[in-house]
Formats: sequence, C-alpha cells, structure tokens
Amino acid sequence: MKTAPAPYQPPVIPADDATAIRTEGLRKVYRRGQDGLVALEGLNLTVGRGEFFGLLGTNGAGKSTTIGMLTTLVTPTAGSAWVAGREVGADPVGVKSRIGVVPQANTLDRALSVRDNLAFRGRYFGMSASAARRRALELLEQFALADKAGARAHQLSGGQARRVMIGRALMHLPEVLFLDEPTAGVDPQAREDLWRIIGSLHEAGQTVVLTTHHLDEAEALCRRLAVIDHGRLLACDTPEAIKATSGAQTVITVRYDAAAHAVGDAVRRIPGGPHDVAVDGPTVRVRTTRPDGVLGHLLREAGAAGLTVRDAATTPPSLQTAFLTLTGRDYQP
Ligand SMILES: Nc1ncnc2c1ncn2[C@@H]1O[C@H](COP(=O)(O)OP(=O)(O)OP(=O)(O)O)[C@@H](O)[C@H]1O
Repeated sequence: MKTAPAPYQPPVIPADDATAIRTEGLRKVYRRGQDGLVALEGLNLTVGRGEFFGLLGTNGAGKSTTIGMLTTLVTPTAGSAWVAGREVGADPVGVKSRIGVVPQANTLDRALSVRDNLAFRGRYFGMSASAARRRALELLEQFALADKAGARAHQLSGGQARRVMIGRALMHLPEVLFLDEPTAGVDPQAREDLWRIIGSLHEAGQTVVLTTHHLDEAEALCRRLAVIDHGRLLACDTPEAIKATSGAQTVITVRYDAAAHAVGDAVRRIPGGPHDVAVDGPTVRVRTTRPDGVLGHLLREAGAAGLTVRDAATTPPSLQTAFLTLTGRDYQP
C-alpha cells in the first residue's frame, strides 16, 4: 500500500523572533515583449516586530512591487522573503492569514454596508457571525466611523473609505499591516485623520509597513525608511540618520550690515575650513557636510572685519536634499 507523503513543513522563524519581515536578494523582472523591466533589484531588508517602516520612492521606484511580493500577490523572479514567521513562496496561505493589506485602489464592496464589508472579512478568516459583527463595530468606533456602519460603501468620502479599508484589513488581528500609499488622493484634513489613526495603531504595537512618495509623510510617520529608486535600495535607516549620512549639505547663512567679501575671503582661508563659500553683498552662504564650528568662524571674522551680524540661519539637510544627494536628481513624486 502506498503511504501518503509527509506534508511539507515550510521553514518557520521562531515565534519569539524580533523580525517581522526579512528579504534576501528579492528581485522582480516584468516581461515586456522580448525585454524585461527590472522593477526591483536584489532587495535585502529586515523589519522588526512593532516597527513602523516606510518604503519611500518616486512613481515607478518599485514600492508596490515590493509590497506585492511581500503580500503574495506578485511572484518574485529571484530571492526570498519571510513575513510574520512564514516564507512567502513556501507558505503563501500562512502569510495571508497573518497580514492585513490596504491597496491603493478602493476595493470595498459597493453593494454592502460598511459594517458588512468588515464583518464578511472576519467570516472569511473563520470568525463566528457574532464575533465578526462585534469586532467590525469595535473597529468602526475606533476609527470614528460608527455613524457610517449602515451606510453603503459608495456613500463614503475618499478618506472615510480609506479608514474603512484599514479597519477591514485589521479584522483578523494581522501581525503585519501593509499600507500602499494610504493617503493618495485624499484631502489634507482626511490625510491628518489617517496619519493620526495609523500612528495610534503603531503606538498600540502594530507592525506597519507603508509605501509613500510623500517625503513629509515618510518623515512624520516612519521610524525607519528604505529609500528606493529605480528598483534599487539607496538607503535604509531612520529619517534623521539618512539625512545625516546621505552626504547632503548643511547651509549656513549670515547677513551682515555691509558688504561681507572680507568675511568670505577669511573663511575660505581657514585651514580645513569650508570650501563652498558664496558672498552676495552683505550675505555669506556656506554649504558644507561638516557644519560644526562654521557659524563661529563667520561670527568671529565679522568682528575682525568690523561688521555687525544682522541675521544668521542654519538649514540642516532635509529628506529632500538627502534624496537629491542619494539619487543625483531632484525629488519628483
Ligand atoms: N504588472 C506589471 N507589468 C509590467 N511592468 C510593471 C508592472 N507593475 C509595475 N511595473 C513597472 O515596474 C516598475 C515599478 O513599479 P511599481 O508599481 O512597483 O512602482 P511604485 O514605486 O509603486 O510606483 P507608484 O508610486 O506609481 O505606485 C515601473 O516601471 C512599472 O511601470
């Protein structure tokens, strides 16, 4: 008699592991006729449990492709990924049951009420009808949508629909929540509401992975960022560390009470001092990656030249200038 083969056991990262996501050499090439388009080139990433992690890049950088591979919707061309302790290629069902995904497009069922959009998701994941209904109402309450429970999905504003989609993705208490451009196309007030809701989920311990092409959104929400451009990972760190280590320059500007060429010349002559010194009448502007002590020089040299300082400002690198330095081109979302 033939014995049934032992069921395949996909590799499992131990439950107490601090890692929510790990990728090794993740690569995606889309077929385009005879050619291939490399959408993602060998991505190596680790996201910790409870982290708020952002994928930042301009249109077409490869963010949605990355999310698609991590959420089992896009098949990698090469490489591996583990999400919530399961290998994506080996155990897609296990991954799906442990993640919540909010895509860019509105995928609510227009024929159903808001409450049923959530409750049906709970039923799909095996909740009893009463438990699903209870959890749906809890989530709607949490997202200030209790008064919309009986409304049809198509009666919602863009921001409300996005909140309902987040609620629906949370019905089965997923370990990792993926948000693909969660504030795309919503008005500024709705955007702030979404930021507050998403921020509070993270504070409650939810692991969140978000894609955005908004620099301010990435900076306001994400504790760590992967900067992706043309399918390549250019930097992966806290926003502060990316700004500090990108090689982007700090700009120090001092305005005096009279023409300041003497100050500019003196600062240029300081051994090891800043080289990029521009003088425009009474204003001296220094761009440097080593800003320590530069303002002190500009103030001291003013005294020596008999000038009085009217104004002084130091502008540290922004995420925008860091992006410009990393990619060699301006940020065009
Ligand atoms: N199904 C597909 N078939 C062919 N090419 C694709 C497909 N999906 C994405 N691409 C291409 O892969 C590249 C990366 O696209 P992706 O959608 O991952 O970028 P993105 O960073 O998410 O951009 P956006 O912010 O516009 O969503 C782009 O050049 C895109 O045109």
